[in-house]
Amino acid sequence: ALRHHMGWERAWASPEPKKKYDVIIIGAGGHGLATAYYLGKNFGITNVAVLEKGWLGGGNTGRNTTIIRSNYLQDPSAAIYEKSRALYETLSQDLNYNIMYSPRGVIMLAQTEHEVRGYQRTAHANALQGVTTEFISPTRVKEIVPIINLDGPRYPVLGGLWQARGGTARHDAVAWGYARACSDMGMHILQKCEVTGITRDGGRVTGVSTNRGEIACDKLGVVVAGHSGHLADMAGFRLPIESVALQALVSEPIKPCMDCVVMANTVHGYMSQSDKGEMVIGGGTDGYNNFTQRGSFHHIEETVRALVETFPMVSRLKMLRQWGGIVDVTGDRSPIISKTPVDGMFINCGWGTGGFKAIPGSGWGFAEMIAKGHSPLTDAFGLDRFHQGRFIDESVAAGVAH
Ligand SMILES: Cc1cc2nc3c(=O)[nH]c(=O)nc-3n(C[C@H](O)[C@H](O)[C@H](O)COP(=O)(O)OP(=O)(O)OC[C@H]3O[C@@H](n4cnc5c(N)ncnc54)[C@H](O)[C@@H]3O)c2cc1C
Ligand SMILES: CSCC(=O)[O-]
Repeated sequence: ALRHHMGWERAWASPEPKKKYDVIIIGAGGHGLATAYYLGKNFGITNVAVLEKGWLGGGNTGRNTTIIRSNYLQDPSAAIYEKSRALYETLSQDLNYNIMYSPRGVIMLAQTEHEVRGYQRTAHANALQGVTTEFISPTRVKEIVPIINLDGPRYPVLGGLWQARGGTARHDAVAWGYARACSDMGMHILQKCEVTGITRDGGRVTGVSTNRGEIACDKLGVVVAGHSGHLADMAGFRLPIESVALQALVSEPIKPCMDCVVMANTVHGYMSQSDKGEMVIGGGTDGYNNFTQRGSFHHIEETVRALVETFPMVSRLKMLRQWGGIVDVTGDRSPIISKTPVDGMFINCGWGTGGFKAIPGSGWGFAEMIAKGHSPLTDAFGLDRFHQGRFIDESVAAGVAH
């Protein structure tokens, strides 16, 4: 009543499910919501439902450390990540929702000769791909990050791969902005609607079974990250991915001390400072497959120990909270955006530890694949690459130790 009296409206509707939609997207994370948005915006397909077992944005999209960059090595990767980074630049205007994109710059530290050569190679590849990065000296790293210790006894800083237009965004706002835009186009976002089965007629998808009843569709897009294996199993096929927890933690808020993002991949740690002043810190994935979404104490010790040589100030931080998300990791650290063995069913997964930065580009390309059967932005990431041995190896650029 107060909401109505004050003229406040909910940002998105919460309708009852219809019996049938043209397209169902399973998973109201960033990738699923962006896919629905670009189906409407780019192809006029709006008879769409996005089904979410929990609350929208409650998966990895609401649990990540928000790093955005496009400094990958392979041409297909550079294309989709740079498309995504470019869409992030104007996403607030596009959605009329402040997603707080902050192109504060991202450095991937080179702390071994291997990383020096690897990042110099990437900088040359990026120059050919139209992605603006450069390999910078230790002196330049220190100018950009004054709190850094260049002369660590184990891993001195030998340089870094710098992307000035990389940065961060507010992860919740990305999900909320896309959700509101989808709802404004008349799409149905059905939260607390868990898919428990995928129905087929011969080799073709016909709909889904959910805890809120049977819902039919002509086309189905599965975008459920760490749960992709479960959904594929419902449709009778398997995926070459492993699901594992990736953890992160934040410190108490402190005075501004770091205005870019730094990733120290050799020691398995990365850090940025949030607008509230918290140091946002992440490490490697758990060493075993699991479906947990909480933090574990040893990760605090491991990640802080990894960073303290390069950032001594970390040793004096008080940590505020920690958490985890279930990431879906492929063998070549590249996504799977693909048709499936079931006609009319498509899957978008395998983003692993690095899919937040890809949300707009992935949604753009996956929407085109669902609408037209293929997309130049995503065709290279088909499931068939694993049969063909055509890997898109991004184990260096993925950054996080897996
Ligand atoms: C700790 C951490 C830090 C990270 N840091 C970064 C970073 O700095 N930069 C970066 O680029 N990436 C980062 N990532 C990775 C990034 O968060 C993910 O790749 C990305 O958010 C995946 O988005 P998504 O929409 O595919 O998945 P999600 O946001 O996980 O959405 C999938 C949704 O599907 C729903 N679902 C699952 N099963 C069902 C079902 N049966 N029925 C209905 N709904 C279902 C889930 O509830 C979930 O909401 C990080 C991840 C973690 C966990
Ligand atoms: C969690 S790792 C962040 C990234 O991929 O840039």
